[in-house]
Amino acid sequence: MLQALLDSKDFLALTLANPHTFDGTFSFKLGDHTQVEVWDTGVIVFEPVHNEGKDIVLSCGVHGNETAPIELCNGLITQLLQQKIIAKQRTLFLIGNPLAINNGTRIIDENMNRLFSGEHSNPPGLINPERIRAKKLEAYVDKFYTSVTDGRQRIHYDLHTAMRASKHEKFAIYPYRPGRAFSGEQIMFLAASGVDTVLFHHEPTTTFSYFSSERYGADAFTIELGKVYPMGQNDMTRFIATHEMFMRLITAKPLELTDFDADKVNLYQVCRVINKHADDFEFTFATDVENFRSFPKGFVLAREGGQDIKVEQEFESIVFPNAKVPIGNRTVICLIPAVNAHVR
Ligand SMILES: O=C(O)CCC(=O)N[C@@H](CCC(=O)O)C(=O)O
Ligand SMILES: [Zn+2]
Repeated sequence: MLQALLDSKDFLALTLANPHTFDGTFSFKLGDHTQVEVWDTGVIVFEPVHNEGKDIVLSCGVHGNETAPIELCNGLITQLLQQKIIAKQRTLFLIGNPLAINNGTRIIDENMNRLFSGEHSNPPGLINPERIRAKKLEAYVDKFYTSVTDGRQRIHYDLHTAMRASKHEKFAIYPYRPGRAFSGEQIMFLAASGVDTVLFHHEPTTTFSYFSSERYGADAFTIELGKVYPMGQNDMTRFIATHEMFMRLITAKPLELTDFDADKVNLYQVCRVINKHADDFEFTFATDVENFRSFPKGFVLAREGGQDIKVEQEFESIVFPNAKVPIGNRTVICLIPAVNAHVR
């Protein structure tokens, strides 16, 4: 019955019509080339009969109001279902938070992108829609990566859009990966996809991309594809390069990447993350200040509990400032240029 609904080839519509879960799983074949498995609402796997050795996860809608990546992924899913393109790599699509997408909001109860690496069960017994879903998403990623032999390349692009405009419209967060060099090839893939700016994170986090990177050794990134707009109001022409490169990746077409060149991208190092400790936390700058705005040493960025929080480095650029987060959460990421990043 659910499978019949997919006759329209619109997996997002099927997902949003069943936002909690599907009653069972189903699978079917596309021609003689691809097995399709639907593991849950928003969870679809394309399993080529012959694949080229990459296991690719594309996730979107972990934040329900970040719609451009959802439209982008659904477009790719539809093209695959219509056999307009044929997967040559194993590919798992995850539509993260269908309840929040239906609600048109970032979250229902809690920020899902702070609930990975087991944080969904901390403290035990605290249950909400995001905790339930984050735990399931972890299990689907685990099943996808571990159901095949080792030695394959694991990739996870967790796609988002940002609340504010950014000096660099599209950028990626490279999760902390001690002991593993950053991949120049991945950075050039991102650049070819229109994502010309990368932030190297400096510590473990509880984000989805860190989970796949740390637990499965995946080349994983949180990717910000621009500013957030309501469903249907995205200018999809801004994603032509991203769509093209994701399509080439999935279909194993030549990526035609140039060698890593630090001059072709903007590389930043996270120097610190400022967390919220009190309800009176406030930024000194206007709400429309864009991501990557740089402030000089000594500038008072924020105030909290009667204390000034000042810029410590010569200059620091700010990303994702948000004073309205729960106590204990990140209010802003501060960046300096990355000069000595170990890229290979
Ligand atoms: O625009 C904003 O303030 C937030 C956009 C967003 O959702 N960003 C991700 C980044 C995750 C990471 O640091 O890897 C998030 O906050 O979850
Ligand atoms: Zn997001």
